[in-house]
Amino acid sequence: MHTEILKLGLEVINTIAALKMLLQPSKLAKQKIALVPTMGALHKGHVSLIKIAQQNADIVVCSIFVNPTQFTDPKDLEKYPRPLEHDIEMLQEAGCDYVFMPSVKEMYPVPEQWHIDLGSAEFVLEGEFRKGHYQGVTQIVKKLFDAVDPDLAFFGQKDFQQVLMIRNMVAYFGLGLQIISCPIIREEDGLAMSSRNIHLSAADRKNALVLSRALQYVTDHFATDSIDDLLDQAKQMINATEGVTLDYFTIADTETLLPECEKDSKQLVALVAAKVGETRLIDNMILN
Ligand SMILES: Nc1ncnc2c1ncn2[C@@H]1O[C@H](COP(=O)(O)OP(=O)(O)OP(=O)(O)O)[C@@H](O)[C@H]1O
Ligand SMILES: CC(C)(CO)[C@@H](O)C(=O)[O-]
Ligand code: BAL
Repeated sequence: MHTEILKLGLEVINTIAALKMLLQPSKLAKQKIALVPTMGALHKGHVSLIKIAQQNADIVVCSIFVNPTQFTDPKDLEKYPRPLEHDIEMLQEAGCDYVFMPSVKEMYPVPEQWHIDLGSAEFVLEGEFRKGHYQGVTQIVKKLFDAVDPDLAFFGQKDFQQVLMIRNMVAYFGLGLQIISCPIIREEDGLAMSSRNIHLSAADRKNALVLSRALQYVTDHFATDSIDDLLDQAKQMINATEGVTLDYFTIADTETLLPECEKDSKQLVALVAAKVGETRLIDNMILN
């Protein structure tokens, strides 16, 4: 048995064959199919993606798959949260149509090589600190696109560089689907929601706030202060916070992700990554 219909209509699917079979009538009826790829441990950020997908498509498929090929730290993979029952309840409540939860064997039946040209932005920021990460991300997202054949796919702006890399992968293969970037959902105090927040101790949780505060400082002072001053101030705020180790804080061009020293007509984004206690978090804000 590869599918299970649960109350409130959510259907849980574990194989690509079952998924294709179930989606076939929708495809024949020319319904718009949306995919929301996730690694589970769902929170309100994920639910917001499902809701935006529902507004833009007839059928919404959410995938939950903790993809081994994008993890560069085996401990990070091992401790990645997997609260499956909670996730299914959240998807039922959100009115999602299908959840695709394949095994590793289903997605990677045989060992395979994957390397595609994602452009120079692959190697900066997350790509520098998690070498090979975006090869793994694009490898699994291409497999998910092949399995679902969606008209649209929804991703969070929280993983800013990821959206760019996925757009580059779509261009590389000439895929005819739309990639939609959705706003970052935050806790009331500003912390970006993230599955990894669950690992934060009470002290880490308080210290983690400096990331969104530093980004907000840069946003609030962007019109008046120089980029150098903004970066100095933001880095000082973060470095002065106990238990927080900065990987990067940068103001970059939204297209190339290269650092920018001047404010000109380009769109700029402030991006941060830091370890808070043992937990590595990322966040960003678009500046103009
Ligand atoms: N706070 C958020 N607001 C909006 N979208 C989000 C948020 N957090 C994650 N997403 C998006 O949800 C999708 C699935 O992400 P994922 O399952 O890795 O969750 P996550 O919270 O980013 O976990 P992680 O701890 O791995 O960063 C991605 O497109 C991601 O950008
Ligand atoms: C897009 C994704 C589901 C691919 O594994 C993952 O990188 C994520 O959750 O952002
Ligand atoms: N949302 C990003 C997935 C990862 O950290 O691997």
